[in-house]
Amino acid sequence: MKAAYLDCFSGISGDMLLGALVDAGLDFNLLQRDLAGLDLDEYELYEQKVLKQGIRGTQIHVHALEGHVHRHLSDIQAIIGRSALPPQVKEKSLEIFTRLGKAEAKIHGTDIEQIHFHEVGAVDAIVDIVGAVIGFWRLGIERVFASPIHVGKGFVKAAHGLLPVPAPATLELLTGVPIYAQDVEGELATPTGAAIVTAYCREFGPFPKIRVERIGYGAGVKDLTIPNLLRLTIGELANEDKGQEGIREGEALTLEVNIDDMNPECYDYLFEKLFQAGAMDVYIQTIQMKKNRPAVLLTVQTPYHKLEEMRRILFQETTTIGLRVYPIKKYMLPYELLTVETNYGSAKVKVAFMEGRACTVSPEYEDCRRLARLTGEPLKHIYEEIKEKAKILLYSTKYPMD
Ligand SMILES: O=C([S-])c1cc(C(=O)S)c[n+]([C@@H]2O[C@H](COP(=O)(O)O)[C@@H](O)[C@H]2O)c1
Ligand code: NI
Repeated sequence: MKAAYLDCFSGISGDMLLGALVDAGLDFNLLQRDLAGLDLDEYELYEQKVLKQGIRGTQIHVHALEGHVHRHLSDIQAIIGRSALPPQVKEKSLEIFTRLGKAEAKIHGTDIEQIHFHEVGAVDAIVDIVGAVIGFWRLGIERVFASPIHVGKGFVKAAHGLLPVPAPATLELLTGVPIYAQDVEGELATPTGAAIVTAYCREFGPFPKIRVERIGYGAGVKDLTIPNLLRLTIGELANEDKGQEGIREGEALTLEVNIDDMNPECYDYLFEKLFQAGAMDVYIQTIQMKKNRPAVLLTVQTPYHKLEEMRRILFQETTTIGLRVYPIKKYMLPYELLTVETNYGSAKVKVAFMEGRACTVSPEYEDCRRLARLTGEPLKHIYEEIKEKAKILLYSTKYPMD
């Protein structure tokens, strides 16, 4: 599972997060193209490489051309709702705006629909929030961790006058989150940054066990006595951090095409390309189409961020001229790959867990085949032997079989 760790040693704001995502490999042009789906043309977006205490980072500037516009939550819901963004990006962006609105409403002692969002309703907050959601989606990040958050201290100038740091809405949003202040004067964590990080992250602490793949530094505007950067680390989460406590929920897409005129020899290559590009599953079923034509129903399961690639492969490598896409919800048991020693040789076994107990043990087919070829034993005997050895191994661990 792809995970991200946000190192908030200098706080977090919407533009710092956007900068960190771009610095970690989010394609800036693609981000601009995705944001163009918003039907908001009163802004310009710039990317700039800057140095903060000798560390190079990416600063994103949202230059508003619209002046100071007050928007209500319903205005923002309409902008995001009618946009050309994918449904999960819309949903997460709206969740973040609602959290922000609720926090502001509580601070001002008013109703969420009375809040006209002030600074946070301005175009830069929309770009920061929707841009960050696009970034996590495009980079395929499924789980987010963060450090305790350095919030800064002192006072900050806002529309109504001076506000204590952390700003009231920031502090409200960070309820339940470990925060701290040191000697650094100024506002390090903003309401937008706090709303985004708390919408994605439940775990605030040291680095989780991840295999580091990409690192990004997002720069803040001010020069501070510490590097004004948000550090984003992206990597594959190690097995034990997947958690053996229960069932994970996930979202994915199912792509379907009906094909009645393709050389069957091409399917093998098609499967290979789809799996190589990151498909989670690919399968075909025979169907009977109109005019009694025998045909094939090809199904591809893919993470959201791989949609464009899958679509391109399907149009390029099959004879179809159309495809169907459905969002799906997935429930997945956490699992581990164990290695067991048998009389025939060593083999891997996939063990799935539920409520702290091993509930399914599946020997890896490739290993069973290898051992069957090597020893001449029937594959089914090898399969059973591996399963038995895995059960014995599990009895001696804290995760016994049911
Ligand atoms: O103008 C208002 S009402 C206002 C309220 C608050 C509260 O915390 S309440 C905070 N602010 C400040 O606005 C800027 C912009 O924040 P972004 O999250 O959009 O970057 C920031 O300095 C807040 O502290 C304004
Ligand atoms: Ni206000």
